[in-house]
Amino acid sequence: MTEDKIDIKSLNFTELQKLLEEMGEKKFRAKQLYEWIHKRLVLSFDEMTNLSKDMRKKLDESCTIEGARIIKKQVSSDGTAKFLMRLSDGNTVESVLMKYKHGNSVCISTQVGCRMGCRFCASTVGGLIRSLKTSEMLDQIYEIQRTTGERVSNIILMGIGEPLDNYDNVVKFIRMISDENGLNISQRNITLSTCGLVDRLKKLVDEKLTITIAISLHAPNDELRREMMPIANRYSIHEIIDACRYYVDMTGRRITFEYSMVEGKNDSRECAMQLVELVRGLNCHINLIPLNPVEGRMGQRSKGADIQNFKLLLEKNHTNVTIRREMGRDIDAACGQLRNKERGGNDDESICKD
Ligand SMILES: C[S@@+](CC[C@H](N)C(=O)[O-])C[C@H]1O[C@@H](n2cnc3c(N)ncnc32)[C@H](O)[C@@H]1O
Ligand code: SF4
Repeated sequence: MTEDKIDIKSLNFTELQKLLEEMGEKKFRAKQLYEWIHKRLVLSFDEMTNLSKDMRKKLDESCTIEGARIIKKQVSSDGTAKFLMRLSDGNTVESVLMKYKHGNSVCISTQVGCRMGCRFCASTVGGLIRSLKTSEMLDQIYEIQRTTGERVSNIILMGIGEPLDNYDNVVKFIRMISDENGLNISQRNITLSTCGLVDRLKKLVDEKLTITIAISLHAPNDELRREMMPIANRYSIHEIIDACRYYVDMTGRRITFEYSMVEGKNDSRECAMQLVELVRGLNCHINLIPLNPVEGRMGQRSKGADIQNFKLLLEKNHTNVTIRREMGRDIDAACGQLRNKERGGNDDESICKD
């Protein structure tokens, strides 16, 4: 993105009004401009035909509307499409379009890389390069909607990166994508997945958003979690569960726990029973995810029978549980794999070693 120009797509409605005032333009133009950018999804100021030529010229000189552009697309036999998006500085991220009967979901990235270092994850190979701007998150949705013609109704913040490590831009993204002057996607249809940054999680609850929170738990005790996720050295499972209780109490909404099943690691009967005890009394749902093994990263996927037995044990003990339906298994399924392939899979030492 051109550094000296204003990143106009990252400005919310109020900020856009202020910008126009500063440019000597009428405030009411903000609605027109916001709609061109966030509803009609145009790629240039030239296309904004109800704005004067003079105003378009001024905007073009001082602002940029650039964002993410699709450079590669993989389509699975089940219709799931994975996109490699190029950002204006040449970095790349991944986004995925999944088609369901109830509508289209898009999974977006929130950072270029990730510094959390989870041992099984492809997104953290190479560490964190940078966080995404609000415009770059919006543009993943806009670009998919624009190029496929499919209307997006659900958003999942579960692509490359840790959303709560890019807190301000992510919260702004959620508010802007649900703005009635833009795509107006209901916050109830947005899910944010986090490895569990407890302080940020509590702060997020206080934002009074109506999104769904998913916690990447993956282990029922601290010892095992520390083996799988370095962040577990900073926050204990009990601190996470306390933050989840706060979330449920404050919002009345159910929380989701993601549990990636790794053969011989976290798929035992004992783990299932510990998990039951951990979440007892909490309004929650557990999503069992068969691991997508990543070359050079930790673990193999649990056997189908072990996943079923784990699920049965949870059910018998009155715990809400499902096995996540796998979408796009025949393409580079684990998040971050496509990007790694593209960049040659270089490892980096800047990741979290807590
Ligand atoms: C890529 S992360 C992004 C969101 C956030 N950073 C988090 O960890 O929740 C999304 C989800 O994918 C899971 N995941 C990462 N690598 C995986 C793999 N190889 N197989 C299955 N799930 C994986 C994560 O644990 C997390 O639940
Ligand atoms: S699972 Fe999430 S937090 Fe962990 S390394 Fe991957 S993207 Fe980062």
